[in-house]
Amino acid sequence: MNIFKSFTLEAAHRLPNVPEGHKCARLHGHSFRIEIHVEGEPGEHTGWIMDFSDIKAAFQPLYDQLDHHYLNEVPGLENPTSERLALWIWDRLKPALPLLSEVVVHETCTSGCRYRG
Ligand SMILES: Nc1nc2c(c(=O)[nH]1)N=C([C@H](O)[C@H](O)COP(=O)(O)OP(=O)(O)OP(=O)(O)O)CN2
Ligand SMILES: [Zn+2]
Repeated sequence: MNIFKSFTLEAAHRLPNVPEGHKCARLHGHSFRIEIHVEGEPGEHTGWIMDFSDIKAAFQPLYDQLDHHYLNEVPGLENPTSERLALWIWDRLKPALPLLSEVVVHETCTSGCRYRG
């Protein structure tokens, strides 16, 4: 079974390695929506895999590094594509959240990345 918690964060970025004239080379911002998925079996007594608030607590330190920041200045996110952001979150969150099964980055309403490690 899979549970998830969604977060919205505001951040600016530009993509430094796109072809000349690409719109994403220019500084712009997104309301990124991040989904953190956890996989496991619900406990017999608790009825849950884990408390949603524990997912939130595990993600909070990363959220604080991303929300209202210029992503290109965050160490490890010099080229902040959706793919790089999903990886960045996975690498830093997995040690604190061993049941982590998927990170989904919605960069816009129509674009994003799904990473399962
Ligand atoms: N594979 C990737 N492609 C693109 C990324 C990315 O991270 N990975 N990022 C961008 C831009 O940052 C852009 O902000 C989002 O792209 P796009 O979906 O093209 O944005 P639009 O909202 O303008 O899309 P429309 O649906 O055409 O309006 C670009 N590519
Ligand atoms: Zn963008």
